[in-house]
Amino acid sequence: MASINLENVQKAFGKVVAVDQLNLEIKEGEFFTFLGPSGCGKTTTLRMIAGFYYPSKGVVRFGEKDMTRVPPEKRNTGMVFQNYALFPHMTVFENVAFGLKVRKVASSEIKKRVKDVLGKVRLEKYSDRQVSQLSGGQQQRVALARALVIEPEILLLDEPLSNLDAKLRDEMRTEILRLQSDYHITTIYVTHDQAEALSMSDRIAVFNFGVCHQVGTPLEIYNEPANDFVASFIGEINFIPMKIENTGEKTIEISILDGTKKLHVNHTSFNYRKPNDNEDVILSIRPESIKLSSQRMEGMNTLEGKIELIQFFGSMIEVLVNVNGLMLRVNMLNSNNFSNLQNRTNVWLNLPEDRIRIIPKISGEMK
Ligand SMILES: Nc1ncnc2c1ncn2[C@@H]1O[C@H](COP(=O)(O)OP(=O)(O)OP(=O)(O)O)[C@@H](O)[C@H]1O
Repeated sequence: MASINLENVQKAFGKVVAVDQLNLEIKEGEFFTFLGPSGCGKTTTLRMIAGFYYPSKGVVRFGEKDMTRVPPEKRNTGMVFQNYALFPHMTVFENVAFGLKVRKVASSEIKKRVKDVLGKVRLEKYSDRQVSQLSGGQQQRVALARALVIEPEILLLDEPLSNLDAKLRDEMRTEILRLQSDYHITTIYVTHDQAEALSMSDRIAVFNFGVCHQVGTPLEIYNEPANDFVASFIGEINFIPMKIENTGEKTIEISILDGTKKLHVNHTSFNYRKPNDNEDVILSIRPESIKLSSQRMEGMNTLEGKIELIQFFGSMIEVLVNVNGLMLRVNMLNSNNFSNLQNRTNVWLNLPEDRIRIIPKISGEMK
């Protein structure tokens, strides 16, 4: 097992800077996820850790060891690729044994280790089957077994579930977490699927355009996003353009809707960071944090609006409310009494001040 440290890492392909000024510390035994949209630099970063690319600038360390220019076969990392990259004409046993043969491990030892790892991924019975005769999920297990059998210090998984259907993805998610906790191996998982990242990871790094915007636990990233890109990429969110009016010792007054409405927030709404002068900031609140009532509500942070749309999703109901032209999305659990809600009726919304986050606005375009 090893920790991984990236210091000021940059990777350029000609004029394209795929990854820039990246500083990351991945702890021993951690399940760490690189999350971001297509082309944001996740795979490039993973490949620099595997040794398939060398950084243009910066240092990669495993523990204290400088690995920046060490070739892949000397890194002791196991990698699972998006397309599995198995040898289709070989059997399951031969695929899994391949890395051990290359490392000149004795054949009795190979037999034992392959048998053990096939047991772990629940494929013992398929040892002699040709890989091309297996289902997608089974092939994924072979790819995992092949990465694990060499007993790597670090496991690298590049969108390993993207070729599987939704049900199998769920199953394999659990399987990967089970294996990771059995082996207690430092793992980096690349995905563009925020649900996968939130449900599996100890910590997540969120990337966009080659830049890492935030590193944190799933809860931190969801509840205290660093900016509007992170907030909108992970989960659903309402953005409200705003202006700071008065900053008091405990309460900050904010105006919205061209100054016609005032809201109050406290200092923790700023993720413990005061915005710089002239910094463009925006108010954000998750749809499940807004309280909705068909009865008139008075008091602080209460807004009156009209229902535009109600959508039923089984366990949850999503209500779109028009507040003087500002569309706010509210999510309610099915267990709440919503049967009296109807399109084009008036409702009252409460935005609890401790659920409001004021964050830097870095994207030109909002979701
Ligand atoms: N070998 C290469 N040569 C030139 N440009 C590259 C190369 N590899 C990646 N890039 C560019 O670097 C940027 C980051 O690519 P990368 O594959 O790391 O993104 P990603 O986040 O993994 O995307 P995806 O989820 O689509 O795999 C992209 O603009 C891509 O076009």
